[in-house]
Amino acid sequence: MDFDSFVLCASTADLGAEPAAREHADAVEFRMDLASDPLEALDDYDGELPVLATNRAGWEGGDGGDDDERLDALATAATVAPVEAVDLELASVQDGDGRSVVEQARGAGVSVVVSTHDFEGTSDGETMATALDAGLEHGDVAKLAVTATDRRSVLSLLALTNEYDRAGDPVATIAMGEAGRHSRVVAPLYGSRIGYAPLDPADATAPGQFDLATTARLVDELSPQ
Ligand SMILES: O=C1C[C@@](O)(C(=O)O)C[C@@H](O)[C@@H]1O
Repeated sequence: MDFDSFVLCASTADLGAEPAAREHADAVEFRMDLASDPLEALDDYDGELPVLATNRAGWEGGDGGDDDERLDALATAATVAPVEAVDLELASVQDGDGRSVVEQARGAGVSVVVSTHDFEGTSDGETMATALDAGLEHGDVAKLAVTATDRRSVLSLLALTNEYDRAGDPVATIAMGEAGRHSRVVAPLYGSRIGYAPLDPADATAPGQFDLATTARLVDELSPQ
């Protein structure tokens, strides 16, 4: 998967929802950790949109169980044809356990998104930059999702996003939560390369998401023609 420009992902635990996502999404983010038999679902997948596979750890806001099994399943997913990118937590890469997933993905020509989530707040610029730099060291895209409690934290995230984009470094940034909601459609203007949205707001995979059709419309309306 190519992240040269913004990629809007329909985030879902159900690959059967892909036809409904086609009109608005560029890819499907398959939340393996929220699905009941994710590898079987991937084998059966015959949709048109490419898949970004995420098997989010319990310790990073997801529902992935045993870490070895979680990472093994993600490595297997990287070998299944429709999977064109995998998402791996920076902490998994740094502690070494996720390295084999990166290698497997690279061997299969699959892109790697290295992500960091902060569900508590927004760190200072330097700390956020450290996470992005580390993500870029291992992945094709470094993703940082923070929790905004006020507009200022969103501004610092957007400013950082713009710096990386101007330097040609692909990052994806998101300010989760109510105060950061607008970042989901504004960050692409500052160079964020990936957005996430559920088809139905009831199936949101993170705080503050707009539904897919709304995200697509707002991103489209805001982007320079
Ligand atoms: O990491 C991310 C970003 C996200 O947390 C969001 O805030 O939209 C949604 C998750 O599904 C995805 O894996």
